[in-house]
Amino acid sequence: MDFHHLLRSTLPTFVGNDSNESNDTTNNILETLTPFLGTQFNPLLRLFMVFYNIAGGRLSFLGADPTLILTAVGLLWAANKLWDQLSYQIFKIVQRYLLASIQIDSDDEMYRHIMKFLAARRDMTNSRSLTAETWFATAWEENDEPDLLKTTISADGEGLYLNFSAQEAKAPPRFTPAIGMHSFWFEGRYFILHRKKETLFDQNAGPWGGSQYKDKELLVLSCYGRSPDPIKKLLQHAKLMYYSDHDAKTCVRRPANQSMRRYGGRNSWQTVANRPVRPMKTVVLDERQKIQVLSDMNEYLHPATPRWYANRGIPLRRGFLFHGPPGTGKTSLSFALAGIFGLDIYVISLLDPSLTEEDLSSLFSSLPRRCVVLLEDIDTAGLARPSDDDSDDDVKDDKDSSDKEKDSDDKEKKTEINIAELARELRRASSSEPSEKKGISLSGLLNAIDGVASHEGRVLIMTTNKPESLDEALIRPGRVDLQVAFSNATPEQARELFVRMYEADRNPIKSKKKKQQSQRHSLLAILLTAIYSRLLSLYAIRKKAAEKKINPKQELSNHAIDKVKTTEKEQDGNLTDISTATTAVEDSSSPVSPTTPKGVPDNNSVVSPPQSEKPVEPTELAAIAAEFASKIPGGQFSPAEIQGFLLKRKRAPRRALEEVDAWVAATIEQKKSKTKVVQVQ
Ligand SMILES: Nc1ncnc2c1ncn2[C@@H]1O[C@H](COP(=O)(O)OP(=O)(O)OP(=O)(O)O)[C@@H](O)[C@H]1O
Repeated sequence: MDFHHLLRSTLPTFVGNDSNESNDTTNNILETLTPFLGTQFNPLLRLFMVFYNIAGGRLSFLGADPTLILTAVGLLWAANKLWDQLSYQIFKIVQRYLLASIQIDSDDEMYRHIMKFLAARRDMTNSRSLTAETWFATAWEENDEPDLLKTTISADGEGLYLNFSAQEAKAPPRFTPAIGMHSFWFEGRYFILHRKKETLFDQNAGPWGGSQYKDKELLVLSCYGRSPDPIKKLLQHAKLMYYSDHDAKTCVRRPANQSMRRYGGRNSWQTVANRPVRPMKTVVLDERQKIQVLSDMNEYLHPATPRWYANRGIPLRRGFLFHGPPGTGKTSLSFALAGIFGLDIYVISLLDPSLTEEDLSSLFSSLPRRCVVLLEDIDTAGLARPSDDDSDDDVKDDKDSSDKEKDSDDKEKKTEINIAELARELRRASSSEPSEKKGISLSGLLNAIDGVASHEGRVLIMTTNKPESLDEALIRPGRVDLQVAFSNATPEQARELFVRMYEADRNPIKSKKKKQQSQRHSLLAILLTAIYSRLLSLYAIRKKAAEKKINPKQELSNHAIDKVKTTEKEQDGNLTDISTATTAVEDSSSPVSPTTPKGVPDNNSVVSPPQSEKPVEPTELAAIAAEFASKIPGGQFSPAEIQGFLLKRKRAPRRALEEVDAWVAATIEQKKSKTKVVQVQ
């Protein structure tokens, strides 16, 4: 269509300035253009006409032809559109022939690695097009929280309590590149990042299996050249960076939600926590048992083991059964083992109502090469074999009834059969209800853990409080290779728990870098504090001297004597001042001195629990622990119970010793009477 011709035929020429004529032509233009553009453009067209009339009047006054100008504007607009199209096509050609790219799906773990990498890059976070994400720190993330001191509040004028009310507000968001094109340099190379969103039509994504549209994000990373190696290197770097603070962490995963599980692979699992590694020494257990489990697992995880198993045709699987009363350390040992071997832990609850047998199989088959799978409280999962049991019962009952038939008359026979049938029905009714709720049968579980399609290389740990109630098939050799018995604490274990509770905290999860940083900070703090207190004291002395008009040098020596006296008092434990507090932070081996993150009020400035005691020296601690252990009757209390008692006196080892007799007596009494209400806590 000839745009210029169209404009000429529809727009008024501004030869004469007749407003009526102009209005008529405006309506004509609208009538002409509306069929082309649609009625929704009417308001825009009207606005355009107003401007056209004003500008046209002026331009014609200046001697310019407005239709020509409009034609030029139209051409510019068309050229711009054309350039957009052209540049996109050029980019596609460049991308095809000159760029190497790698695509990353938002469902993949790699996506999180690269996002963390990008969020940490200054050139990316300074970009003008960003996406802000709320970022939640987990309880385990070492957070300096420098503003915490400012948020403490005074309670009844008695002291300071920590206050976290503004914590959420202060948590900074995370900034990542927004949807669109971005570019950045990494190790001297230019990378192009295209973050895009796609909407997919998923036939089974709806809550009840119905179809649904689903948004999915894609990252396309490109670099110039025909080899994708630089991108692979970048991805490897991002992965290393992601896991760099995981060194001392155990990653806990559990099955993802049902809709994600359908995609299989790594999507089947979701990370729920990254917990600090539990040191093996914090699990109080018979030393021989510990070493047995450790060496067994070490042997199994050895790189030469798969070949050894394969040569002998043995499936590469290892199963452990941890059994014992509640709170005796079964879960704790599982975590410590995962931590020691640097493995992720995959926790499955068989009581999850959404978990089907197919899910379980696919979960097991999408496990990584080496990992720990934890099936907790396997006895409560109700893994009965309903059909087998029923048929067995049926046979037995039928046999009983047929025996009876022989010995009784017809009437009695009928009564016996009815009673047997009734009993059977009742039993079936009571046993079928819970099993209907659970989706996993024993055979389903056995199939998943060692069926033909089952994954090899994992370590399976099952825990139970009632090993006798487990089906023999579940714990037969090959499925359970090592059983570890846990029991209530012996006096020696109680002693270990006591020492662990009150010994100095060495904060093992603190990285070397952070340690050095905190050392630098405390040195600086000591220096600044010393200068500040020196200035303060000089100022005070001068002020005093000015008041009393005495020799400042004499006052200085008096002050020094005072300071020595004060220090002596502090050593008696009666006083604490800021300089001693700083030294205590530096000396991490000082007894019972919990390390305080930078900026967090230490225990001297916030309200301490009642009867907080002065620190115990290691020798005294050993003596108190031995006495404490002698008061704990062996095999009667679980480590969890003892830990609970000690936790309530976490800064008072001497008080724990004083009160242990009363607690033991009250708890034994409570257990005897089977009441849930505790008298002494
Ligand atoms: N042997 C132990 N050594 C150190 N701590 C223990 C031990 N047993 C229990 N605890 C402590 O008691 C708490 C509960 O322990 P854990 O969950 O490991 O017990 P469990 O045997 O798995 O219990 P359940 O059978 O109820 O699941 C934890 O806080 C743990 O630190």
